[in-house]
Amino acid sequence: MSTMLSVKDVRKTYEGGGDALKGVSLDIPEGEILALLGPNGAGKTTLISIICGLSTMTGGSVTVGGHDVIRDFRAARRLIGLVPQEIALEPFERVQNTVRLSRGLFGLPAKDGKIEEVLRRLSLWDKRNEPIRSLSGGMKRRVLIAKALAHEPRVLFLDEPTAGVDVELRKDMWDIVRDLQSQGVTIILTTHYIEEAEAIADRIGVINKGEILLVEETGALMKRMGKKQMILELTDPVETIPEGLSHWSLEIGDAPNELIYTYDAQSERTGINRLFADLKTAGLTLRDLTTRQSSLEEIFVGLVHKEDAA
Ligand SMILES: Nc1ncnc2c1ncn2[C@@H]1O[C@H](COP(=O)(O)OP(=O)(O)OP(=O)(O)O)[C@@H](O)[C@H]1O
Repeated sequence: MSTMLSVKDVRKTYEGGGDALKGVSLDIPEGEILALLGPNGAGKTTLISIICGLSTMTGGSVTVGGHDVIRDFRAARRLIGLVPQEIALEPFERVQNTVRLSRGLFGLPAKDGKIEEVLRRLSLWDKRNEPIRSLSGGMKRRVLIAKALAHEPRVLFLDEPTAGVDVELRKDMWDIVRDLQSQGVTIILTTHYIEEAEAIADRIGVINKGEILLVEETGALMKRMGKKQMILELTDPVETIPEGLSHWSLEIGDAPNELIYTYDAQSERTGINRLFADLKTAGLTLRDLTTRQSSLEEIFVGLVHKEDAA
């Protein structure tokens, strides 16, 4: 698949501030959904602002659809739709007009069929003649997306699209994002909701203190970094780990008859039969067995903390 967005060694130093981006490089293929995860102040908004031409870079280069965002700003910007974090809409303007206006800003001819399609897709068609101020917060967020889609962009940036949005609307947003992807739109979203990244992103990028720590396919990341735990429920409680089991990474769980065995998700179940044999030799009897895999949240927290400690 061809590269839609290419970010090369982008640096940003704010005047009087520190380095917000310290040489970020990232290639995103056409039609991908990439989630950028990072704690507050990591540099997510700065990166998006630079790609969209709203902020200057101190160094590096960015191309969108092959167009350099500085030298060829108009062509690059024409391909981009941006859904900002903050709701900034004209309260007295009507829904359909505000979306139409956004298309006009790109110098494109009015295309009411397209505007209708966008409004219908976002369940805003019935509200098209209502003033923005009469809409709920969730509906306003939909209007922001409609505005960003009015000029038929090929790359869509969503900066915290579901912050403060209820669960139902969040799921709806995910459907909209997937739908856009099926039309070949490339999507980059920033989020604080790790389960959101896990649910919809093809790849996850983790950014911290202006540096990309990793960019990896979601499933592979979970598999590579995830730990699995096996909870061994015993018929009788134990006070300490028996001598014959000390070479296994076992801990006593919340209940005294629970042993927790932690192993790499990658290594599958190698050695587990031996563990069972050793349990038996130590005189322990199993009553039940459950497994759990660490969440992306645990992986993320581990990554960012490791980096902070370094
Ligand atoms: N206009 C500015 N002037 C000076 N420093 C800034 C400016 N904008 C952002 N910064 C600093 O740059 C760094 C990155 O900020 P940025 O807003 O890009 O982070 P973020 O990852 O989007 O955070 P959040 O998740 O809180 O939105 C932070 O240290 C921030 O304080």
